[in-house]
Amino acid sequence: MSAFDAIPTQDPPLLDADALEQRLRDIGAKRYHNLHPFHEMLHNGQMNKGQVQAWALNRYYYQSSIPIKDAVVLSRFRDRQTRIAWRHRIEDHDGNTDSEGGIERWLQLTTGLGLDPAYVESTQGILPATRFAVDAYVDFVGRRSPLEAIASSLTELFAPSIHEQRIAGMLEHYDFINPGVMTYFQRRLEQAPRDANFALDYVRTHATTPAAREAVCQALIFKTNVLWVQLDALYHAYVSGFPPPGAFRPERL
Ligand SMILES: O=C(O)c1cc(C(=O)O)c2c(n1)C(=O)C(=O)c1cc(C(=O)O)[nH]c1-2
Repeated sequence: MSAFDAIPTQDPPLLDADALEQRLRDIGAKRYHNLHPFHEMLHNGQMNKGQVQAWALNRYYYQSSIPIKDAVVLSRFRDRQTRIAWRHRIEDHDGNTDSEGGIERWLQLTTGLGLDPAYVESTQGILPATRFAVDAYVDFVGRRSPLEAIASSLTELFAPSIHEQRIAGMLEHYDFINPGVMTYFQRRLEQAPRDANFALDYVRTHATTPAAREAVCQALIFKTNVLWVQLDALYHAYVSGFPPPGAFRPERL
């Protein structure tokens, strides 16, 4: 038996990568915010217009922070190829001089819901918890390893099904929602799978030690918490009816 016979024919990192992917999918199945009662109510037509306004207003802060977050992610990579692969995310949200991006599409939604765009863009009426959670996400990608920064975007693996559910559910149940104001989600149906697959391939390839794979899973758990606590805060304020001082107050609460 030569020394070469001892080399396994199956590539172990591939097996580890498959196991990692399975763990990530399990985390999503148990912790993604599609499971939150606020989303169930939103998608099943159980909210009034004021509650939908509150959701869209708060979610604007998340949307408008995503390109800032992605600029921080870019800044973590000396490797030009990774920057090239990541940078379209900024344009997807910010748009360009001659094309609209996701933030403008989100403002079409909030305007369609009757909110003044200047008020939405000011972010004055958002819940403190929204700001804390979203800022924590931006902070995370700046301070943790580049691998964890990429891994924290992996919630997008689970986004397309929630977007489909939301488009269908909100169009069916709310007379104040029409296809024109839902274009944001329609576009994400193409963008999110492409972005999520890049991030998944990246962590499969680069998380080559048990510690790195654990860090990837913890980054995804962190991000599911970022999403979940935003809905907890919305529920407390606008379903239970305890909006904190300074927060948006719909006419019909
Ligand atoms: O509607 C949703 O439930 C949802 C969730 C997520 C997510 O899982 O983080 C994103 C989005 N939408 C989204 O529209 C989006 O652009 C986005 C970017 C990112 C990210 O972490 O970089 N997540 C998400």
